[in-house]
Parts: sequence; C-alpha cells; structure tokens
Amino acid sequence: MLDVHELESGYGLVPVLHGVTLSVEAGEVVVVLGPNGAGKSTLLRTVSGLLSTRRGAVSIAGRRVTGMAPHRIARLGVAHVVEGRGIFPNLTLRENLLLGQYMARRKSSVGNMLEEPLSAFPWMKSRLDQLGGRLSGGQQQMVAIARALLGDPRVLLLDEPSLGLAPIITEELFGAIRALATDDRAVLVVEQQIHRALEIADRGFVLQRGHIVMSESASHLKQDDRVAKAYMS
Ligand SMILES: Nc1ncnc2c1ncn2[C@@H]1O[C@H](COP(=O)(O)OP(=O)(O)OP(=O)(O)O)[C@@H](O)[C@H]1O
Repeated sequence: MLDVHELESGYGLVPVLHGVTLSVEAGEVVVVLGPNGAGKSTLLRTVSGLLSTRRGAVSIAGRRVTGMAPHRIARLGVAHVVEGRGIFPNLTLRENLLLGQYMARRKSSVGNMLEEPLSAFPWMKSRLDQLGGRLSGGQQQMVAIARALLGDPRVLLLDEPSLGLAPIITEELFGAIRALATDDRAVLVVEQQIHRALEIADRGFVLQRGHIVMSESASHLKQDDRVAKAYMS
C-alpha cells in the first residue's frame, strides 16, 4: 500500500533523510522507532507531501505521488495525524470530526462517514455535542485519529500518538490503532513508547541520523538490545 524508495529530504541546506526505503502492506501496523532528531517526523512529512522530496520516490497503492501537493496526496488516500492533535476547542466533537470531510476520496453521507470513527471509538457517540476543549488529552488524540478516518485513508500516518498520555490511555489508544489496519489500509506509526508500540505492530524500523539501521518483525525487535542502544547513540 505504501512504498518509499531511497527517499531523501531535509530543511533548507540541511539533509535529514539519506535514502530511506520501506514499505507497509495493507493490514499491517508498522512502527518507526529512533532517537530524537533521527528524522521520523521528517519521514512522515515527506510521505504526505508537506515536505518536498529531494531524491527517491513515494507510491501509494502502486501510484507514484512524489512531487504532488499535499492535498492531492490526501485525496489519493494518505491521512497524516501530526503531533499535537489540532483539535479546535470551541467546536463540538462532531464539528471537529466533520472537518475531516475535505479529505474524503468518495462522496458519502455524513452518517456513513461517521460510522467507522464512531465504531473505532464508541465513547464518542454520547459526546458528539461536547466542546473539543472539554475533552481530555487522550480523548483529543482519539478525535484527531477519528477525524483522519473520515477520508477512508489507504495509508494512515500517526506521529507520536501517545505523546503526553497516561499509560492506561496509551494502551486503549494503541488497541484502537491496531484495529485500524484493515484489509485495505496500512498504518505507519512513529513512536517513542518502544515496547507498547511493538506490542501492536507487525514490523518495525529503527531510524538513526536519517538512515534505516534495523528492519525486523516486531517480535524480533522486542528482544533485540540494539533497539535501546540506538536511542543512546
Ligand atoms: N522545520 C524544521 N526546520 C529545520 N530543521 C528541522 C525542522 N524540523 C526538524 N528539523 C531537524 O531535522 C532533524 C530531524 O527532525 P525530526 O523532527 O524529523 O526528528 P524525529 O526523529 O521526529 O525526532 P523527535 O522525536 O524529536 O520529533 C533534526 O535535526 C531537527 O532539528
């Protein structure tokens, strides 16, 4: 579903990604691990087109999207949930969700669009009229992800979904994320919570200074000491 080939990108004159190659199949959750500044967020930004590609290619379901504007990439099925949630405090939960309509790939009624997000996060059904600003941090993160589902994305990119959340909320959130990798969707997650993320992932990559230094199954990475060492280098 997502293919990244020899990707290079950066900011101004500073290169950050140095030839990153990875793929994520439909039905998979793949986690990108690595120390601060390794280039994890930069990788997601380059895939979604927020940052331009200098070399290499990105393809979604076999279609090359390299060089396309972010809104076109979104229409082709890439949803990027950036760090920091972006919930509007003075809009209701329903209104916050419906902002995701602009990413929709096909025309659909509002009721149909809300079906998947509300079944992924059932607690939302009774809170649709509550203001975004009154929701807890964990609930806001779930709203950000639910909003991305309105476009029925083929590729869901999640940047540090657990940031600032209590462990018990993180567990609930990760359970929901696992269920989002359906037969026609791939999920790529950047995370600092290594162990929790590997619990729900099928595979993982370790990024260090813009290079992929490990690429293994999640069960393998869980037992490999080199993962923790990568964080200290
Ligand atoms: N907007 C920006 N302008 C210039 N340099 C940036 C910008 N954003 C990130 N960088 C630099 O790019 C490098 C990679 O940053 P990136 O945010 O992708 O790392 P990361 O692995 O996601 O780390 P973190 O977990 O700290 O977010 C870092 O050296 C960072 O300082």
